[in-house]
Amino acid sequence: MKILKFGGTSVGSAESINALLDILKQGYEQGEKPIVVLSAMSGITNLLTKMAEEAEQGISFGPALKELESRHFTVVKQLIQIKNQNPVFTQLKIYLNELEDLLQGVLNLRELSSQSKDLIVSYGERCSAFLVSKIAAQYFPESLFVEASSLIKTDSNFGNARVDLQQSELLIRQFVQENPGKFLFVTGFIASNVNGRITTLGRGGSDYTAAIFGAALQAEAIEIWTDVDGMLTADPRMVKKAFPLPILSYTEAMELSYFGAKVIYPPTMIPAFMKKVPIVIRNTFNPSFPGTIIQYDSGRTSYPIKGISSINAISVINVSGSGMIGKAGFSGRLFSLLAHEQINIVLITQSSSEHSITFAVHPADALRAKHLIETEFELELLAKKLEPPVIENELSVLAIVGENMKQTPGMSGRLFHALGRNGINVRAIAQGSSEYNISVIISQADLSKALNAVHDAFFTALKKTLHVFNLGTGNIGSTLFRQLLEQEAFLRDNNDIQVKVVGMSNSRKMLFDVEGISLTSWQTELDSKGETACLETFISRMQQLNLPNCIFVDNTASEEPTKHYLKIFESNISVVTCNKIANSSSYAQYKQLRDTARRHGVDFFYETNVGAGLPIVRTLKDLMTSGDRIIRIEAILSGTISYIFNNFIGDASFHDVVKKAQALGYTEPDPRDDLRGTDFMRKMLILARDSGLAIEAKDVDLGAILPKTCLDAASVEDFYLELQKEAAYFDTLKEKAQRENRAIRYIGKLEDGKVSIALELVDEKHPFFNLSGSDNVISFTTERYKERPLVVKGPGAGSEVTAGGVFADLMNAGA
Ligand SMILES: NC(=O)c1ccc[n+]([C@@H]2O[C@H](COP(=O)([O-])OP(=O)(O)OC[C@H]3O[C@@H](n4cnc5c(N)ncnc54)[C@H](O)[C@@H]3O)[C@@H](O)[C@H]2O)c1
Ligand SMILES: N[C@@H](CCO)C(=O)O
Ligand code: NA
Repeated sequence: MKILKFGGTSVGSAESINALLDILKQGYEQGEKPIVVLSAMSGITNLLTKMAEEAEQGISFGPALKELESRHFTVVKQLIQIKNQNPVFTQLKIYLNELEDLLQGVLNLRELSSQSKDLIVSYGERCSAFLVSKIAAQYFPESLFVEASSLIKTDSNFGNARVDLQQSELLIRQFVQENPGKFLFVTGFIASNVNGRITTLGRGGSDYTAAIFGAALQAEAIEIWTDVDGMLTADPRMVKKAFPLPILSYTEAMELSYFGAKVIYPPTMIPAFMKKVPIVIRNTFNPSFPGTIIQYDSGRTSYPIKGISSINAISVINVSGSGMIGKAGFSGRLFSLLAHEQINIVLITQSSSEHSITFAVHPADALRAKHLIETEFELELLAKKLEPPVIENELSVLAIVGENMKQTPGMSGRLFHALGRNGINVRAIAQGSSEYNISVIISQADLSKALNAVHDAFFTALKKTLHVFNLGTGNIGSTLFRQLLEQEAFLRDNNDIQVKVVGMSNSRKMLFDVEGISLTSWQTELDSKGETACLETFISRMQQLNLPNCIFVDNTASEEPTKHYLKIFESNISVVTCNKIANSSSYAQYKQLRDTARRHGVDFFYETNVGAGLPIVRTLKDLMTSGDRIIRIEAILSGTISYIFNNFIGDASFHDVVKKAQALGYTEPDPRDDLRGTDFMRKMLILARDSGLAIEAKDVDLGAILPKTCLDAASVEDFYLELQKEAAYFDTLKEKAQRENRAIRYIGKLEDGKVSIALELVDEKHPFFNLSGSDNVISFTTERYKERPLVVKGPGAGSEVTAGGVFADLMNAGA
């Protein structure tokens, strides 16, 4: 035997009643005749309450009564065959006339007792259960309408009556025995006292009716049919990835529903809990979905916790002072005071120093609680044994819930890692020794970010979603987008990671989409839907969205964005960049960036600042952190210049080779940055700083490649013209090299705290003689690599290798 309870939305209209009938018919074909408990049609209980309260004020209830009639009569017309309608209309009319008389009485007397209110409200369930039983009778002739008020007995606490479970269960069993083979349609919510007066069961009353029937008959299950798929892992309004839980224990369900999962009201489950009758949450409008089973034991699922609950708005009160230390009974006094005044305490923490107690209350109670404490502890406050209580507002509670946590170490670690990694400050923590709930208090502004980060940490098959804000959609930016798109499936299947580019901007346009901008059509979308670019707005939008696992990527060559890095770190967002400007301006800034990133626990990754995707920055960092010491660095770090001298042979003209290097994507957006040595200088400066030297750009001894006229060219166009004019200068250099069988190399050195870059002719014995394409090469001579240096060599410019390096940094920043 099963109990099926249908809530207001399931009996709210002809369509939903049809859905309900389909569910019953399916069971009926298999010989099932469950007991069906019904709520009032959606909205009717509120309407009845309003009518009663208004009648007491002298306000006419006529129009509302008409509305009530029409809601029910419409369903009769739609779902009952014409020939059967009359008796149904007649009974409904009887109910409505009784109701009218009652309301008229209230109106005349201008008096509404809670007893009359219960009676008035009871018509909601009586009308709906009667109506559904008559509709059902057309398919199931043994249908019987049951007014449960005669079976559930309570005290006389109208509005929220206490049930006499023993007597009620006895009456229910008797009734069912006396009506064998019947298909029962039972009113939810209503009961009666010893004198037979109608009472109601308070919040969640129809669930309670179902639970009482389930317990009385030791039902196989109680199914609560509603309009959602079950209890969810988290609040779906904030967590898009929330999903229905297959199985929960009663305790877990209590914990989760307490924090806002409004599917059932936990106290109603107690009778079922005591008899170990499982409760199943089902969706009337998605009946093939199995829903959530709430049973005695927790049951194993593939996740370490069952759900994340949250309370959006909470206030915290902190009581501290020396007067509390070692003083037994202080907290007793404090909390009985609050309990006496009906102030509900949501969470309590006290440190073992006993110097302070922090507790959370609903914001509406906070001020009252503070005043109560101030009055009660007036003497202690005067004697300065206690500090005045402090209220903090705009806070939220987030809790992870699950009975299996207690056998699983590392759960709180995972929780706090997800929060810390996203810069979410934890204000207070509570974990009961039962270990099935760990609660934290955080700022309300962080709740959505925290819920998503924690949900990712515990639930998603995907370990996480990285949210990327990308600046620069040129060579490198656009190549990165293509690589991300091509790698999407691999990342999902092998790394459990999803990368969403949620913001992008170039110097003209910017675009945002929290669901991720399509990396197939970003170009057209940016052009057609993009707003006019504004860096300030781009960054403040990123801060406001406050998304978890958020990374800012700078793929520009501009100074502007670098001015915002500090602010970005301060918002707990990591930065990945191929832009060298931030690291190569003043040493003070270089230092401040690192200090700020470290303080906020976020990453600053810039592998592509030196040698594009080649592992140079990382290698140097590993050497330094593992205690090696740099003796000497020798390097070719301009891909452009390397390419030029590798191809400036035979008949080739210098001008043409430079043009080619630019066309191949090796040069900076402005190729003069490469040929003047600025770009190389920046890289040497970054390496020198990363190896521990506090030096400035002016300290680098930068040798020139170009004659003065080219160095001074005012525009890129002029520059190319000058290169053509100076052809003879470059050809002389080329011929000298060829004559001596040597190669032209632009080589950077770092030794004894000095950095220099100079043009050299090297012979075939020199380790840098054999290079091709845009090759970079770097040789580290260190304490550990003294006899033979550690060498990294390979293509050090180009959009594929650079975007690839940015991509790898992105993955590390998201790790
Ligand atoms: N090409 C390489 O091999 C290589 C290697 C390593 C590093 N890098 C670095 O990559 C970066 C980008 O190079 P690229 O070749 O892609 O340049 P690019 O000129 O093709 O693209 C630059 C992009 O940045 C945008 N931009 C510039 N200023 C902006 C601002 N203030 N706000 C928003 N967007 C802005 C531009 O609109 C453009 O979309 C440079 O810093 C360069 O040093 C390049
Ligand atoms: N323009 C740069 C790109 C790599 O940083 C070069 O030629 O080396
Ligand atoms: Na690199």
